[in-house]
Amino acid sequence: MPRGALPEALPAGRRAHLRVPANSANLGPGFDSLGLAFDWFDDCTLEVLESGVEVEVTGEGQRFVPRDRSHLVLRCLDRGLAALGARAPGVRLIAHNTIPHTRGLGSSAAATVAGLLAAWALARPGIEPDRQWLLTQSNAVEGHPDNVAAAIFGGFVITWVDDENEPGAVHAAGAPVHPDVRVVAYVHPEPVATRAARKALPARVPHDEAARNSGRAALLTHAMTSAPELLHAATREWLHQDYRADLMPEAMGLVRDLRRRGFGAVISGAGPTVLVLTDAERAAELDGSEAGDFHVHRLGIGGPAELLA
Ligand SMILES: Nc1ncnc2c1ncn2[C@@H]1O[C@H](COP(=O)(O)OP(=O)(O)O)[C@@H](O)[C@H]1O
Ligand SMILES: N[C@@H](CCOP(=O)(O)O)C(=O)O
Repeated sequence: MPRGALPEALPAGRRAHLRVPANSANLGPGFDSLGLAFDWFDDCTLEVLESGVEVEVTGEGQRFVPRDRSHLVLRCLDRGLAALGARAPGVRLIAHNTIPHTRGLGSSAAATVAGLLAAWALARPGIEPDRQWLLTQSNAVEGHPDNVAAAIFGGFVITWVDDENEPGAVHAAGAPVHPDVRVVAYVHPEPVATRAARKALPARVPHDEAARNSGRAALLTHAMTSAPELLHAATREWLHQDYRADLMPEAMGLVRDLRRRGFGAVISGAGPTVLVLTDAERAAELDGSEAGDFHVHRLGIGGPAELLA
């Protein structure tokens, strides 16, 4: 938009209906860089109104999320519209949420991507969403690209942030998941806020641990795409889980038990959900008796955030 130009007020009645997948960040050694999308979606419809704000929420978070423009989806809608030189004088949001909040399954990334994708659809109707634009905008909101990239592109993603020629520019590359990879999520009943979990991390880590971690992150890309039998070794990490263990003792207990049994168990995102990445044969051994208070979900790999209408 030219400097000084007023944002274009969008016409009342313009609508966007979309869905965005749940996702898991880190996957063990890929702290702040690897992400995986699941076939588990939040669904939203946004409509431009002449004035006012109407928010209707069912499902996860319905008792807690704000009903005004501070709602995360609407904040991201407004941010996206401003970046595209538009504004919605009024707005209606109808959200049906199935992704649990503050469990490490990327609910905030999904909400962020939903608001930005809706902004694109409302300001650029009929034009294919620019997913690199979505990635740049949503990374600026979330502060790390792993979850948002999985939500935007679907599948397994490897992200990085340039620090050389274009410092701060965020990128993502997708890699095909081997068809034998199986995912089991153990969702803990209690929340852990990502913001609190990030505060538990140290500013520096020992060089030998960073070196070991980078080897496993490289192995994980190979295991996910070509060699699921290596997922146990490939999910070992040194950068975040132990530092956060006091915030999620039961989840770390389950990770350790499952790892002793040879499963690729990790904390999903900032926790406290536990994720097992394994192959089809070993997944059959997980009969739920290991789950305790956790809710077990067998998940397929999910596609990208998409406009439904
Ligand atoms: N669908 C949603 N609608 C509105 N706010 C949401 C939604 N999903 C997440 N949030 C906000 O994000 C917070 C959870 O974010 P975070 O701590 O990063 O956990 P998560 O691992 O679930 O992303 C919620 O407490 C809520 O404030
Ligand atoms: N890399 C981030 C991922 C946070 O994911 P979330 O789903 O828990 O928000 C971190 O580990 O802090």
